Amino acid sequence: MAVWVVIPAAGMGRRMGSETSKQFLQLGGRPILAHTLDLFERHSAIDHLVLVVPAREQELCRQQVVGPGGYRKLRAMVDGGVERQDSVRLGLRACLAADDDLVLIHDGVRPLFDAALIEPLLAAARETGGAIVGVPVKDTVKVVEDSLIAGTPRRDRLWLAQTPQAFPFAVIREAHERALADGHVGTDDASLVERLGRPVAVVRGDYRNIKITTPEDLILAEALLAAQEVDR
Ligand SMILES: Nc1ccn([C@@H]2O[C@H](COP(=O)(O)OP(=O)(O)OP(=O)(O)O)[C@@H](O)[C@H]2O)c(=O)n1
Ligand SMILES: C[C@](O)(CO)[C@H](O)COP(=O)(O)O
Repeated sequence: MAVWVVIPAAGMGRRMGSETSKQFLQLGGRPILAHTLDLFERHSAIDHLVLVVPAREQELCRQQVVGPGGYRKLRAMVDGGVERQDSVRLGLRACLAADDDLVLIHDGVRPLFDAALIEPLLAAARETGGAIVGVPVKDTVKVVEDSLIAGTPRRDRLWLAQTPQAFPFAVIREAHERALADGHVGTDDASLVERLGRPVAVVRGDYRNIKITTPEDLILAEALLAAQEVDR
């Protein structure tokens, strides 16, 4: 059974507000996306990588990310779609995977994921039929309507979904193709599997696995990366 990784990195980074898409911005002197690819290229449990990038930035990606590193496991680099979900689906279609191969889906802009969680995540995905990395919510969450609090959900059951999210290939392919057919758009891959009535496990992750979304996330990521280097 092989393990594939699909890396959606085809977003525009509107909330970052930079000219270059944020996955190509520098973190510790290298593109964010190169850090993310390294995590999986270096891990012995991973066999194949599929990268999804904006059509207009394929050449930039080849020159600045893929070219210098020369990723041995990279099987395909495909154009992304309008939404993250479209990009993941296009990445899945490029996987030459068997039905029971596992596929990890990981945001290109989460370069600080702790790769030690890959094995427990794969084990949970094999056992349950799907698993994601997540962390318990630390703040109190409010439901707000028209600037008024409409509810305060109990925090003890609330978790933040991160990536990677791992599934057997047949399951995640069906979940994505069904969502497309139904015109359903979800904000993560697990939610598409959940709507098929299938169980998805959560493996407790790490608060440092941030999604670099806004300019202050980049400052935080630089600090977290520097701390990682001191730890080594
Ligand atoms: N059409 C899209 C949108 C997002 N992504 C990827 O999905 C991940 C998470 O998305 P997000 O952080 O929201 O990135 P952007 O869509 O780029 O950001 P924004 O919403 O601010 O434009 C990123 O690696 C991003 O490149 C993608 O592959 N294709
Ligand atoms: C998949 C994800 O990273 C889990 O937290 C997140 O849902 C992506 O959301 P975005 O709004 O597309 O960044």
